[in-house]
Amino acid sequence: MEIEIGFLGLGIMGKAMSLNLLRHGFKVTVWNRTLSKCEELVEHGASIGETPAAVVKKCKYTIAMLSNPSAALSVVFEKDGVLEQICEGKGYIDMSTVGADTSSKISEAIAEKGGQFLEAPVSGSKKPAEDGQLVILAAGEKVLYEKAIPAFGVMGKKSFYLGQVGNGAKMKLVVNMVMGSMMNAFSEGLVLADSSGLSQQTLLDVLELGAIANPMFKMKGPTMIKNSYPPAFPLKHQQKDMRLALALGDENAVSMPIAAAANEVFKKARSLGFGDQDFSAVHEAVKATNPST
Ligand SMILES: NC(=O)C1=CN([C@@H]2O[C@H](COP(=O)(O)OP(=O)(O)OC[C@H]3O[C@@H](n4cnc5c(N)ncnc54)[C@H](OP(=O)(O)O)[C@@H]3O)[C@@H](O)[C@H]2O)C=CC1
Ligand SMILES: O=CC(=O)O
Repeated sequence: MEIEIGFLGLGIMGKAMSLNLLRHGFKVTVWNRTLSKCEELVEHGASIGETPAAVVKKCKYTIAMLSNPSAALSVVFEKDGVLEQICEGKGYIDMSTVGADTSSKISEAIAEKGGQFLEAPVSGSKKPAEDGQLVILAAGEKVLYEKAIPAFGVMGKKSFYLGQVGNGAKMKLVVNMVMGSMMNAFSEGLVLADSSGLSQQTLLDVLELGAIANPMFKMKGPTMIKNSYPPAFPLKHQQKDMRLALALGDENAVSMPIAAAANEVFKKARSLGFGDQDFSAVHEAVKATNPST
């Protein structure tokens, strides 16, 4: 993408992704609902757009990275939204994690205005976003995908083109359903080790050397055993992904008792006030059901 890129949503992920674009020489115009969050990006060379519509008016391509389906829809459909300025020759790339239905609604509305749409949710958290190491799961207009490759190359280590709109959203939800279930099993393992008189650190060392070693256990384990959950992937977003993945299972008559149980524990963690902490704070809900730990 040789032309100015718009970026809507400067949360944990959007900030890191837009900073990467700026660092690699892209011209970027940013917008965030809480406009003050744009200031740090301006220090790194970004311009500010006052509304999503103003960003789309200025930029040929606009990327969004928003919290959930209702945020993704409101930025497109509400007053001063993307739809007011999208038109032939412009592209909109939504990288938020949403369901296929949300993506399709946005895609259809943008196509009606003559614009192009790509969904491109990502796998990878705060650190991969900062390091330009995301895995990008794109689907929609192939022509727009090809135009986006230079920007995707800066934000990610690998991009997949998955075909029609909805396939990117579904792939992301399947991945995060597995991740949320794994996190619950991991937390139960830590609690079981502790309750049965084993060292949790030794459990981490054993897991790291065996067939189920993985970056998530390695990164989150040491902080979990210290009851510390600095937010990289907020728990409220992981629970949203479990909810959306379970809805996808519902649509396809796929029974997912493990994911359903994991979702209940994430809900419990939210009710205990851990929604804005990292999703590894589900450990607090697991511990709460095992009060001797
Ligand atoms: N964090 C992670 O590890 C990963 C997250 N994701 C997904 O990426 C997306 C963003 O995640 P993350 O950056 O962590 O989330 P954050 O909660 O840090 O940021 C959310 C962003 O959405 C904006 N927003 C929320 N509601 C609205 C609304 N109604 N209208 C307009 N803007 C709104 C927020 O604006 P404001 O600043 O004003 O609140 C903020 O810019 C989510 O879909 C998440 O599931 C995907 C992979 C990894
Ligand atoms: O969606 C979260 C992630 O780590 O990927």
